[in-house]
Amino acid sequence: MLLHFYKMNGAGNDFVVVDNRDLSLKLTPEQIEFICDRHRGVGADGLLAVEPAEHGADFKFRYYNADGGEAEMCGNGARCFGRFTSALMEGEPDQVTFETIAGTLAAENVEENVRIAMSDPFDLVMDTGASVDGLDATLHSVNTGVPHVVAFVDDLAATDVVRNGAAIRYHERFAPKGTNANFAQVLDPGHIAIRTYERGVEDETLACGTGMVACALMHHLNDGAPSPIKVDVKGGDTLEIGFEKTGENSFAKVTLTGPADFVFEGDIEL
Ligand SMILES: N[C@H](CCC[C@H](N)C(=O)O)C(=O)O
Repeated sequence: MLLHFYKMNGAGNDFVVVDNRDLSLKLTPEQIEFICDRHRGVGADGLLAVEPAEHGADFKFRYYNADGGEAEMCGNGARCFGRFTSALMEGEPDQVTFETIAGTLAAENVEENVRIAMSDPFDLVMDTGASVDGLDATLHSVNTGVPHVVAFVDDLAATDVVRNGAAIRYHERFAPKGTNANFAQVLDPGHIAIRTYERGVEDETLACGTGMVACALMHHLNDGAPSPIKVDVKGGDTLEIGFEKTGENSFAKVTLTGPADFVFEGDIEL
């Protein structure tokens, strides 16, 4: 079977996008893993599928990690999805809505960037009590559409993200679903740098949108930094996180703003 795909890049987090509005595609986890394989397939951190909406939004958003497993949400993927689906619509509207497992989201084209109105974070824990040998940091956790752990470190460049990230991702405290693992360094009040080990990629990625949100919210709770917070990512981009505080450890109106670029399109034999 020949599959037509589009390749997109969200701040270095890269995705294969397929238009499945007619629901003719029934990709298996093995096929998705092959498509995302950087040596044998197209190569990507994950796959986005456009499907018809079921509850009144413009589209339905499906996200699959590079290992072929479906995840609830993907922040960088949501920006790319918004950019891609806007181009599918009559008049290329600046706003698009789509249903995800984590809730119905809105994407808005903002000059060269895309802003996502994220689902409300939940299950926020300032100190999980978990620890990793050799990592001197408190492990915070929050679900920003997918589960995240956040550890603040003094030297991000010197942090072994793969070793420590895998230890957190597979830690019994976060079993059975596991978690993404983020390491953050405060550069200035309201400006952090982060690196992320992603569940389902099982490696460090160049950016993680839901991870940026998790780190920004923890920076606010730790240091009082007001909205918006700037986040530098491994791939070199700086993105912006907005939020409103609704309680001691609760937030709403969370936004993620950053790039979402079309790279190329092609066909792959499955
Ligand atoms: N790997 C994540 C999903 C993608 C998250 C990330 N790519 C983002 O931009 O939010 C998980 O399995 O929870």
